Amino acid sequence: MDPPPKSCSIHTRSEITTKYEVIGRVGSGAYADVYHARRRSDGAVVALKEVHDSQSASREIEALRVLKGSQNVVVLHEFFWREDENAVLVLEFLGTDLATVIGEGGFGVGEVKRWMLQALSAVDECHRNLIVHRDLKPANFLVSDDGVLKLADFGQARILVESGFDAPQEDDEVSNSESSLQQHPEAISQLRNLSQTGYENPDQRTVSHEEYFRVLDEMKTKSESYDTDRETNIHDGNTSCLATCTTSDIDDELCKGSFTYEAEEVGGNELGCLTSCVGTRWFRAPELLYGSTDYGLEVDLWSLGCVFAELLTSKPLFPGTSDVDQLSRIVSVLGNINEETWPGCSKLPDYGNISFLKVEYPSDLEACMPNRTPHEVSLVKRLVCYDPVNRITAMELLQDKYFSEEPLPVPISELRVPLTNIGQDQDLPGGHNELGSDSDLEVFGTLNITTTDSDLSIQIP
Ligand SMILES: Nc1ncnc2c1ncn2[C@@H]1O[C@H](COP(=O)(O)OP(=O)(O)OP(=O)(O)O)[C@@H](O)[C@H]1O
Repeated sequence: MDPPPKSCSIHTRSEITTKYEVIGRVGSGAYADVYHARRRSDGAVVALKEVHDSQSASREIEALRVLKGSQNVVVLHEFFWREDENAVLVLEFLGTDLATVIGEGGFGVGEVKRWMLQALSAVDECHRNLIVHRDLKPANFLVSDDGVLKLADFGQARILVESGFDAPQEDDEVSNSESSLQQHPEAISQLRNLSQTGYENPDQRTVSHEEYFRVLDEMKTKSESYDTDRETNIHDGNTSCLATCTTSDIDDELCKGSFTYEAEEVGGNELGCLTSCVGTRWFRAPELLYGSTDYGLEVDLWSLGCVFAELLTSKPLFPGTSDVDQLSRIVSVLGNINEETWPGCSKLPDYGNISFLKVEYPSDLEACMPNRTPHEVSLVKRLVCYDPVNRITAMELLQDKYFSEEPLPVPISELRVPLTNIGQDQDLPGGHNELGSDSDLEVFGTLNITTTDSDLSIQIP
């Protein structure tokens, strides 16, 4: 895959700099550079996300427009996107993320519960709108200074039904006025109704796991666009995910023999299937690791289980060093993957290519979370399980008595959030480069960025 093109156009695009004062860069990901900025009209602090990949930008914009108004999803204020330019998303600014919060460690149970509830609510919002995020991990749950958690980084997200997404046209400069979305109304309203029933009647809930997935299955069948995405403008692109592994890649004796694991991205051909090469490895569901291109919202539920485990232990649950090592770690804890433990697994594209020595005594999730209660471990188990249909939904988990029994979740205002000075002070020349970046800007070293109301200059030492 070619490296994504980079530019520093954000500093020179007058449509942006007349409205926003760029203060410094706060971070970079595979496809984006994110800057801290201030809206000139009212001084509001925002994040400007310059996305170097148009597919990733389309996905993020579309998902955030659908999720507008969701309490635990980052707010997209507006975006700029002209032909031949990178998309620049104007997002609400959040000073830290759950990975940093977890790094501080030492939570009480009430704090763990409040973080979990917020993460669940974010994922539930996505899933009720049939949006699969596909890259859930602690670093993508951003956190405001006052403890509100917001899911971000929707660059890999997909909407699993026809969305009617209108890609920006030539010469379009679009702000987020009214979305032209025409969602699949039937599916969305069915899921919303189910979900509301669940919220309103926690004790006599009529919504079962089976029912939720029955509706999803119906929609999968009904919607021609599901999985193959034939009708949308969004495709997985022609990237390829190729992992060639031999036993030398891993030092785990579970993995036998020498083999090649290839999970080809098929989005580049006309099939437009989902790609298995999504998400950050440690949080990647086993069906993805086995190359599935026919998966659903459940991949997020696996990732969520890994995030919960990390919240409970302050350690990553499966920190694999390669895709095969990742699977091998999972197998050593959960046991062998076969038709008995996961009906249908043998049909996964790479099932025959990757095999492990039989694990007689899997260590089980209890061993990974030694100081946690059986109830806490059971919650993780209900998410981190092989067969995707057995994974509990976010909606169901929100109703679990874990969250309504003592010790109760602490109020958001009592959550301890690591101090950040981003978003409060500032004129920080060069921004917060300690977060790491591969941006072209970095080759120039520290930048001195000077702005006035009408001008912006970048001095390269
Ligand atoms: N709204 C925001 N407020 C503050 N910081 C943000 C915001 N959005 C993103 N960031 C920071 O910018 C960095 C890169 O953002 P992001 O992860 O969204 O980019 P990406 O290229 O899509 O990432 P990835 O490589 O994980 O796909 C992250 O470190 C994140 O903490």
